[in-house]
Amino acid sequence: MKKAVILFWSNTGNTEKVALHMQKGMEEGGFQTSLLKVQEAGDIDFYNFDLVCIGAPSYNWHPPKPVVDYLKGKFNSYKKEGRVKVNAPKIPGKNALIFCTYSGPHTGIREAVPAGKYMGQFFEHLGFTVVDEWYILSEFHGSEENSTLGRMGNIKGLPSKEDLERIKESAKNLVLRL
Ligand SMILES: Cc1cc2nc3c(=O)[nH]c(=O)nc-3n(C[C@H](O)[C@H](O)[C@H](O)COP(=O)(O)O)c2cc1C
Repeated sequence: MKKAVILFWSNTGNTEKVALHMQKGMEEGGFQTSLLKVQEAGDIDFYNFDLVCIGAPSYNWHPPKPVVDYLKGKFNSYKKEGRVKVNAPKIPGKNALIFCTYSGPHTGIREAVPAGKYMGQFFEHLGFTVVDEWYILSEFHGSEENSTLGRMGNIKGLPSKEDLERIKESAKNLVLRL
């Protein structure tokens, strides 16, 4: 059975909801999945999985510090083991999926794309193929202004039930083709 790990960091629950629906979809698609908070991921080996998913909110168009620290730590230990190679040759069957929730008050999705690209680069350097990046518009919990008056308009209640259902279906379809 193919295996996926879904790593995520979430402070107000948006990214966690997305991660949970991804897991449901991937299980429906026949993958064995583990869902882990970044802070509880410990020493998992990315190379033990066919698909590594990592998700985080955008904080000032970056991943939050605990996510950056985690990825840097993993990267440095793989580097010491000689697994980071010039040219970053792709390792067949090793895939990564990046997901990032954001509220886009100022510049829309461009608030999130740099965070997603940044996370993806770690996997590219480790020889993984980044199969996709998902950006999910989400309520800015705790900020009425950012949830109603920003560039994306009223984003309260997002991701919606329908958004989460779509995420589940997309996750299922993604693993079915891996
Ligand atoms: C400190 C902080 C900084 C944020 N910076 C941004 C940002 O630069 N751009 C953006 O679109 N959303 C920003 N947000 C909104 C979050 O990315 C968004 O609400 C996200 O879905 C929260 O995820 P979570 O519920 O999983 O913690 C920020 C939120 C916080 C708390």
